Amino acid sequence: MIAVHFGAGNIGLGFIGLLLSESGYDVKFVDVNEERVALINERGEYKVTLANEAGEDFVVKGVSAINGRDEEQVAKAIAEADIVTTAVGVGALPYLAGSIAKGIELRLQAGAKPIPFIACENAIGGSTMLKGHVLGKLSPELRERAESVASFPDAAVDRIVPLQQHEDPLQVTVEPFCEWVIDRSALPADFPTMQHVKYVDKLGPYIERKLFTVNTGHCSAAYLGYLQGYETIQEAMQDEGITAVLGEVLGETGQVLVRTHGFDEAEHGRYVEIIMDRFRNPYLTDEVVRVGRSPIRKLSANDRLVRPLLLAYELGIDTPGLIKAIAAALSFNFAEDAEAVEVQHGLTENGIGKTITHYTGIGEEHPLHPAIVRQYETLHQRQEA
Ligand SMILES: NC(=O)c1ccc[n+]([C@@H]2O[C@H](COP(=O)([O-])OP(=O)(O)OC[C@H]3O[C@@H](n4cnc5c(N)ncnc54)[C@H](O)[C@@H]3O)[C@@H](O)[C@H]2O)c1
Ligand SMILES: O=P(O)(O)OC[C@@H](O)[C@@H](O)[C@H](O)[C@H](O)CO
Repeated sequence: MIAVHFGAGNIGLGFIGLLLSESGYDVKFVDVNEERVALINERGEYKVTLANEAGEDFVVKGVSAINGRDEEQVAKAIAEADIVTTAVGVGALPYLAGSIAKGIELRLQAGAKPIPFIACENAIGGSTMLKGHVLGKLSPELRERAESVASFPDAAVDRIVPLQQHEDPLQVTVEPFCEWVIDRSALPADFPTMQHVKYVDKLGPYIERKLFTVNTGHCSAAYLGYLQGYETIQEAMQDEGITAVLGEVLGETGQVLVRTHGFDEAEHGRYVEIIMDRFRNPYLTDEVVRVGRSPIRKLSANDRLVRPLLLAYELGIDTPGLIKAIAAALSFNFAEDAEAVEVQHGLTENGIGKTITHYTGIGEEHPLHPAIVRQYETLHQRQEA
């Protein structure tokens, strides 16, 4: 069986590639990093190390790679694949659409069986977004027939994989925990079950639980930690002021999740505790600037900060913690992050009120808007003092 996986980065190598290989797939990575592609082809294997006391190693064998800019080769690989997955970042999904559409066209010509295309990104409806980009590249006639060879099940993926510090550019250290949840209703009939994957009939509750707990908590620790001058999540988690805000934030998103999806409160409390322990993992060095990366994406209306904030508002839940996290996100002035630079420019040019509306979609008339402005101003008065 052949898997084509877009993105030979941290999650691609350290999570999805590893699990696909354990389920019997030969993994063909597609990446735009030419050096990485060449090295994977030269070696045909790479090492994954667990971030725990034992530090166990897994060697993933039988791997190869294709340059993502070679659309013809990528399409040919897709024509022969049994599954296609991605972990490139949600913003890069449009750039995969051309070669995927060509691969679908080849499958249609060959009368090939249907296969799933699964976006393993941190977003609600990632595969559905990919589907939209791909269908946009097909003619109306092919678009109608595409469903006979391709389906796009949404998924939630969870494993903390920090920026790597190994001499070997292909070695990845990953946390031991991992969770890959796939919407089974969109899988082709008789699709072989993969090891370590949880199949569900409705993905909504799982992706929201993951995004609004792991990722909301993670970016809150990152933005608050950055403001305090910490370099890693592990350092930020030692700060009682930060963990107190994290407690507020995850209490608020927890109430939203319990009330919206009916999760058991006590069980959700245990889920949160496990996540806090994962953030503290002393065998990981996870930089706050990685976790806080792309603040425009993280501040957008459907993502980990604003969506739970607005859901909480509708449910009448107070959100002092989420408001602190959003004010900290707006203050993330890391000069090497293009989105952070853009937000800071917006603040200088247009002021806090308009900047909030521009990036979060929360209008000045919304009762939460002045609360975010006040929190942002308090934060900056405190910093200047
Ligand atoms: N690292 C984590 O802890 C983690 C956990 C769960 C989910 N995710 C999600 O997984 C995705 C990838 O994150 P990551 O941490 O592995 O990032 P990464 O930067 O380590 O890897 C992304 C890879 O995609 C490649 N890429 C970018 N554009 C491409 C294109 N057009 N075609 C082919 N390859 C392309 C890059 O060269 C890079 O190798 C993101 O959506 C992220 O939110 C990350
Ligand atoms: O990948 P992002 O930028 O959406 O979020 C940064 C981290 O929170 C994220 O990568 C986590 O490590 C991961 O989602 C854990 O499963």
